[in-house]
Amino acid sequence: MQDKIPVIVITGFLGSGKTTLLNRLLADGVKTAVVINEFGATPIDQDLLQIQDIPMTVLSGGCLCCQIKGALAPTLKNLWMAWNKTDIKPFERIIIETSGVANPEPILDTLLRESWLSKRYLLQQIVTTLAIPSAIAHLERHAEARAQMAWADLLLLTHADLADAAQHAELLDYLKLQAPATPTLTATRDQLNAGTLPSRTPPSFRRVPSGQALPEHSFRSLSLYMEHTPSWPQLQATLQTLLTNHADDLVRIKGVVYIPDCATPFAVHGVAGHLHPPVPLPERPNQDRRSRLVLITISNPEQVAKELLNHLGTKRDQNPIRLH
Ligand SMILES: Nc1nc2c(ncn2[C@@H]2O[C@H](COP(=O)(O)OP(=O)(O)OP(=O)(O)O)[C@@H](O)[C@H]2O)c(=O)[nH]1
Repeated sequence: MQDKIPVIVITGFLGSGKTTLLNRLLADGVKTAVVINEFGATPIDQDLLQIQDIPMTVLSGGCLCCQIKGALAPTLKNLWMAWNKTDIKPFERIIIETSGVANPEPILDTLLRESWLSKRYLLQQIVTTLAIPSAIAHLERHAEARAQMAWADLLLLTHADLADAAQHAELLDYLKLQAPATPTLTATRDQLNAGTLPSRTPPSFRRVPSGQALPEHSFRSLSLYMEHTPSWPQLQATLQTLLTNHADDLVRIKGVVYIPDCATPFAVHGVAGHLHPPVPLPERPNQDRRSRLVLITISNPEQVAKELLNHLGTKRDQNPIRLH
């Protein structure tokens, strides 16, 4: 049997910095295949990766822990076939980014207990990202966030630049009680690089997952394609209004938007009531130039969808919205 292929799993609640970490890890030059799972039906994360010419599988429209659980094993089997076919290996490791509402346990169950996979893959590290300003609220409110914390080999505390010292200390105290054996590391977006993460050797002891899913998610998503994107001030005002009006319900906005008169697309992120400044993305040849937005709500996507269209001044048939 050849060496096993190392797998890193990045998990963490919506908007806590998983894709940011993935981008930083990819920059270390190790040939990597990436598996990205997105809860929304419209994939966004793949466009946010700075490196594109890598083996990339996007599994969207549900979570790998439940709705599309069955997709992980065939994906990993296909990747192994590609890896095993030639002497020059197309990649040396796999990084799986889970959706922000995934319970990692069924994913780990597939990796560790599916015997064909466990002979060929080595689960090297499970990193859970926690955004300091919102982590405690998410951990208290969502069982998925607690499961992500519970399965972590490393808790990576992000968004330190948006938190004050008291919030940081409060989260560290909270984690000392809730996950006392798990190391924590604080790193801002700009400090993150592959060397930031401590030891990549898997722990000598791993709990065996029971393979059980949590009760069904209460999260819903809506995806919007826009043929005609409004100006940035209008879109910004719309999204910020929705984040403010639905502070308890609208947990995530992300998108790739083509703002009028700008050649390149922009990444748009809204998390925990806060709309981040748009970030320019490289132009990708042959890309569909319609703007795409995904909004994740806890309970009421129909109302959010209605308000979104009202604010944008468009009708549903002009900008089709998909709810799931
Ligand atoms: N200020 C600040 N922003 C950050 C930091 N880390 C990530 N972000 C921003 O937070 C937003 C969400 O980050 P992502 O990496 O997309 O989060 P995610 O966990 O992949 O999001 P989902 O896939 O939707 O769950 C983006 O705008 C990031 O640029 C940080 O340390 N500081």
